[in-house]
Amino acid sequence: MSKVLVSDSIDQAGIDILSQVAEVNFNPNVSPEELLTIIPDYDALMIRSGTRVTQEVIEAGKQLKIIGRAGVGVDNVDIPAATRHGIVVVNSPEGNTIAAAEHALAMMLALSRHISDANQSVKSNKWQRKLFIGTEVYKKNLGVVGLGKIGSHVATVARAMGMKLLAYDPFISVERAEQLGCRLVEMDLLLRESDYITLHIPKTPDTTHLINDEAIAKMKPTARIINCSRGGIIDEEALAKALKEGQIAGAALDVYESEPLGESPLRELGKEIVLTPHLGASTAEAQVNVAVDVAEQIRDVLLGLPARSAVNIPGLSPNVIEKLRPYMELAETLGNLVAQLAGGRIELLDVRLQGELATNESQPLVVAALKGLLSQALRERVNYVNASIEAKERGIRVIETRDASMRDYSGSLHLSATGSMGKHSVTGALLNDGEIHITSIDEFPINVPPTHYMLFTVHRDMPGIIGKIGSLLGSFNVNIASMQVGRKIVRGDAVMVLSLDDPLPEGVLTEIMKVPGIRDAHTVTL
Ligand SMILES: NC(=O)c1ccc[n+]([C@@H]2O[C@H](COP(=O)([O-])OP(=O)(O)OC[C@H]3O[C@@H](n4cnc5c(N)ncnc54)[C@H](O)[C@@H]3O)[C@@H](O)[C@H]2O)c1
Ligand SMILES: O=C(O)[C@H](O)COP(=O)(O)O
Repeated sequence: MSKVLVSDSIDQAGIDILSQVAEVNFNPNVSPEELLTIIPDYDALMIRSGTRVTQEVIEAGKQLKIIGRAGVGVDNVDIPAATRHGIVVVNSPEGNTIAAAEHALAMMLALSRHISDANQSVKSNKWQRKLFIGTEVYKKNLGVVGLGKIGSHVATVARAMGMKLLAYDPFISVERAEQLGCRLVEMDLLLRESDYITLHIPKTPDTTHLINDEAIAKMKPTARIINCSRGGIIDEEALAKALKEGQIAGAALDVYESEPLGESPLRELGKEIVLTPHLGASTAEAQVNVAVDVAEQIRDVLLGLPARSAVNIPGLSPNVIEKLRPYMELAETLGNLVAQLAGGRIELLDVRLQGELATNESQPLVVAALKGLLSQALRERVNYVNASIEAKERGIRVIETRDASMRDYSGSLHLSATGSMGKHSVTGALLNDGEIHITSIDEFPINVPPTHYMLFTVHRDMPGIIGKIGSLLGSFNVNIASMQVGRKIVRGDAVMVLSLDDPLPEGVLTEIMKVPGIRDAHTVTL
């Protein structure tokens, strides 16, 4: 039975799902040192933002197949290391969207009306009404930085509260911003015109310290900033100084450069700052959502099924998976076949997606073809996660072309591999019953389903040659299950494809090559 380690606090609903297929160990207090010693025993690791999954952890996790992040941000996971080791990383991109958006809105209102300090004051037996005069958000400019899932919900609610919206997001269209009632502007303008600024972006090299001394200098003295996205997007030292000196009016932070927040000048500030301990996703509803979403994906991957929100396998959204699932096996089989026909070291793989496969959504088929191609060398070490990286590291160039006009079958895949021993190509399609068929070899038309043991020859199309091969195999006690010949012209060159019930004994291929008229022969095991 598989073993799953849950190293952060996760809702029971997730644990229940995992327990259906695995032994689950719930250890939310595991130290980094202990994690390193116990991880070799586990097939899956389920985390939130509290566990740092470093390269060291990944290297120690010899059995790890999947890391599931019950939440959005995966910046606590070394994704490149996981990818190199073929470990799929999944998250829950939408499970806590509403929770995080509502927290940002709550922080904006709490900051405007000094809720936190006023509460403290009443609880310490005071009644200080004048001290806590607030400001309204109605008709104020809200600058939303990052108009993704959370930013969009914040914008929708803020608009309903009568705020005027500006947004900065270089990756969304003017139309999308307009739909949300936002004026899409440059960051500089957003900084200068906003009364409130709310950050909803990932932490990347581009966004680290996006809010620094220089950015703060552009803000209104009455401006307030809210960060419920990621620590490190605001330079905390610059912010603390700006608040202390009254350069801006306030800040509300849920996330920090280093968590838990240690010694910090932010703690010394008064009612101009509101601090929460990374609570954006901490609602009962969001915790059930993310736990169930991620546990289901871990369960599926442990059962050999694809995950719907893998962050290190490109393009595998749930509907794409459903559509491509039968073609993934086709691509993998053809990759494996062409690698065996080409033999030797492969330098170039040309993948042509034809007919209805000629769309951008079919990109995972290229990865599947590479997985098949590399399975000859790497066996089970290669998977959908690391196939592209492994190919790159081996210097295999991949060319991807699309040809929607090719309509022999509704969708077909043509692979051609060039390597140290020449060039070979195969085409395959799914026939109506969903069965994989090889539809050409080295551009010769054929129509055969792949089988475990196969023999491919190229020969002169002349009388007697097929019989000779049949007798030769018979003399070695190899039973032929089916045979097909493909040719372009009569008495030109032809390919012969034989499905065999038995593997070819050693030395038979050399004998086949001696048959007059045979130009080339390959055995293939699929
Ligand atoms: N505080 C919490 O507990 C909590 C909870 C959930 C999510 N988050 C964080 O909130 C952030 C937003 O999450 P989301 O689900 O909305 O993500 P999302 O991917 O839906 O949206 C992010 C948006 O940021 C934009 N963006 C990327 N780089 C940008 C840049 N340099 N400048 C401006 N915009 C840029 C993208 O185009 C995208 O529209 C993430 O950092 C996530 O980790 C925090
Ligand atoms: O990225 C996220 O989903 C949030 O930061 C939530 O983090 P948490 O799961 O540790 O609360």
